[in-house]
Amino acid sequence: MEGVDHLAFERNKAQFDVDEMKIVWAGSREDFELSDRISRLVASDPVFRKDDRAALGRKELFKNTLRKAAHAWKRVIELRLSGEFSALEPEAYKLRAFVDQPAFTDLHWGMFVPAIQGQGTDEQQQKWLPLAYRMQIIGCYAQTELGHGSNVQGLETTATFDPKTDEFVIHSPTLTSSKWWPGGLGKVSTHAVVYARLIIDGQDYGVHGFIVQLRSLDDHLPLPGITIGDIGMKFGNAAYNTMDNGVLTFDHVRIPRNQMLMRVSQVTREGKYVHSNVPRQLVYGTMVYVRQKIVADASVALSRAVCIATRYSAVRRQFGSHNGGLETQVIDYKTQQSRLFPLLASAYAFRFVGEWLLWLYTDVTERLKAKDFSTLPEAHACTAGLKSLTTTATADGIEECRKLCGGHGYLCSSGLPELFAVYVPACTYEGDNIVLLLQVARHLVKTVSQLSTGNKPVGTTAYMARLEQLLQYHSDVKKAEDWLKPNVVLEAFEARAARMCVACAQNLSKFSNPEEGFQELAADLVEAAVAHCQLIVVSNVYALSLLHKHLGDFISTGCIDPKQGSLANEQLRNLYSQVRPNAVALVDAYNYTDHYLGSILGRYDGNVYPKLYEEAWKDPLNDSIVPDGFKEYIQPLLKQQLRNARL
Ligand SMILES: CC(C)(COP(=O)(O)OP(=O)(O)OC[C@H]1O[C@@H](n2cnc3c(N)ncnc32)[C@H](O)[C@@H]1OP(=O)(O)O)[C@@H](O)C(=O)NCCC(=O)NCCSC(=O)/C=C/CCCCCCCCCCCCC(=O)O
Ligand SMILES: Cc1cc2nc3c(=O)[nH]c(=O)nc-3n(C[C@H](O)[C@H](O)[C@H](O)COP(=O)(O)OP(=O)(O)OC[C@H]3O[C@@H](n4cnc5c(N)ncnc54)[C@H](O)[C@@H]3O)c2cc1C
Repeated sequence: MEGVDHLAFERNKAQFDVDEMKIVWAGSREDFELSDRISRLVASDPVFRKDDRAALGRKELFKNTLRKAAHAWKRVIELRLSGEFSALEPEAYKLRAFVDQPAFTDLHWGMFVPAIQGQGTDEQQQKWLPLAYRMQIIGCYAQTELGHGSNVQGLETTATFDPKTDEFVIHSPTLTSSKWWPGGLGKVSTHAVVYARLIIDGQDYGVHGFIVQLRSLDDHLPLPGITIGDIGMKFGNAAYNTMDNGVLTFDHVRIPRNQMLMRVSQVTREGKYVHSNVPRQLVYGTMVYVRQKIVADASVALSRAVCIATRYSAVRRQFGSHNGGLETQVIDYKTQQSRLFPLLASAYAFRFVGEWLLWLYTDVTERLKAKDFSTLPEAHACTAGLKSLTTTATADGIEECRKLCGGHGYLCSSGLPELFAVYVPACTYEGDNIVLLLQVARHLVKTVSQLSTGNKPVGTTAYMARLEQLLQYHSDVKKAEDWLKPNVVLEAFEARAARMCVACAQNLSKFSNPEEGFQELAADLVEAAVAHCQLIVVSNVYALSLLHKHLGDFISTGCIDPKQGSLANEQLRNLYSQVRPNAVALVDAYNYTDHYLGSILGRYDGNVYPKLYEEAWKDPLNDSIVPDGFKEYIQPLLKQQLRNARL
């Protein structure tokens, strides 16, 4: 019934202050109030309706996205939201709060602006950022090509310096050098940061970033030498098809020398290449920035799915009725809890590790300003590893939440299919997850190899300093509740990660060619990298569910024995019982509006069945009782079969 809270009985079970937890989840009271204000404004603004997307064709869907993005920008200005977030918070993520679907603004604010901020000189920032901030130009991040994405050093686009005209000539020498995938490129962006091989006097200096105008600011037509378009439909119906991922080729396009991003390296008027004594990897800085944002994003995406699945699991009843009484809520089944509650814990764990990663990123950014590069390897390993870990867990978690909702989870009106289709490319973009884990493995193996040189490991690898102790470690857990002690859990995870890493390093040492060994042992190295990244994220409930899931590692590395493993599982069940009365309150703390969730199963009021039934009739297929095509194709067949039967 309208207006009745069918989940009130669940909310009354909460054993904590939900309003306080809302502040914890948002990060601060100010952030809570601002996000609460925006989400309610968006929910009440008809321009931001989301329930029609499934029925729109690609062109209508895209046009609607442009309309939303423009309206969102106008609202950000009208509400004077600019600058209200922390200084580090570019406009992107305010707009994301309004538009809530992939759009060109993600790349303008999320990559084009950060690339200029991170790799542009002060003069270049003074020239280009005001244009970008006022959206007088719209930018994208054009790095990936048809032939290369993971291997950035394999990019083929060239930027050849012409000393006669003081210009770079940007060119696509091969089909595989076509820029391919950049979001916002296909139909909207006027400019791009283009990554190309810097060529001076025949010498190749590797990949650098260049600001290139793509389209006229008058008629939006591609400039001479530019061929540009959309790469076509992607996975899912609406999903990421609201984004114009594009293809771009250059036919000897000239740009002024001062449009090479020159904070890291410079080219003088005479054509001399100057590489200031900074790591060349700073050219990758934008990717590091977005990877840390993606970890925060993972907690948002996973919490949306968990919110839907938790509320629906409390509403859904199946079996268990005695003497005509109510059937059992599926959230009371231990199997449902063992699948759902670790995801609920993961959403919180990723939220908090995302805050820590933002601190790490901010710290390394400040250090770079002081030419202190000491924590750059740690920042790279942590952003790469946590981006990989959290996006894989979130993509798998959204799919698990769909399954936790049974058949109704497969309906678009559940919100889960769309959420999955929009989210899954996160395992690929900003770095394929396996490629990134191999980067972490390189960092770990290097750390182990340097232990003998007296190089004290710091940061997230500091536990490696206690290697001897960890290699002798065996858990002294005697009873289930011992697993509730944080240090007991932490030591088990440290020992597992250390032993898996040392085992890889020892096996690598058997190869005369280290690179050959690395390739041969890549699968083991990835597992060691995952163990290290999980150690970073570990928190009680999240940790024990991980320990149970990866019990084989813990037993095979000798950290714990089967009995201790079963005690951990027993403690896990006890924790599920403690979470159970608080489950609905824990997802209420995300403070998502029904509009933002876009899910009938996840409605705040739990009024699922009447709304599911009501929604079904809105489908265009129900516009007519007899569907188009029936009389044309099926009825003649039926009649013929009936005639045959009478003969
Ligand atoms: C790293 C590679 C794989 C290899 O690079 P290479 O140059 O070949 O180097 P190596 O030989 O491997 O290593 C040499 C040394 O360099 C070190 N290194 C490598 N990378 C880095 C780095 N980034 N920083 C520092 N150091 C680095 C390495 O460790 C070695 O050191 P050593 O010699 O051993 O000491 C590289 O090729 C690579 O990175 N490949 C991946 C390519 C990639 O990631 N492409 C991405 C393209 S852009 C893209 O995909 C965009 C997608 C759109 C995403 C849209 C997102 C929207 C926003 C989402 C979030 C919004 C949420 C908002 C939430 C909120 O409200 O806040
Ligand atoms: C939705 C979406 C949006 C995107 N937006 C942008 C954008 O805005 N700008 C941009 O520049 N790019 C963008 N990209 C491109 C994206 O960055 C690349 O697709 C990504 O970096 C993966 O590279 P790839 O496609 O070359 O994969 P590949 O590297 O070809 O991966 C294919 C397989 O090879 C494996 N593999 C590759 N190398 C190794 C190795 N050394 N060892 C072991 N296995 C390996 C991978 O694990 C994977 O299984 C986007 C992509 C998507 C899907």
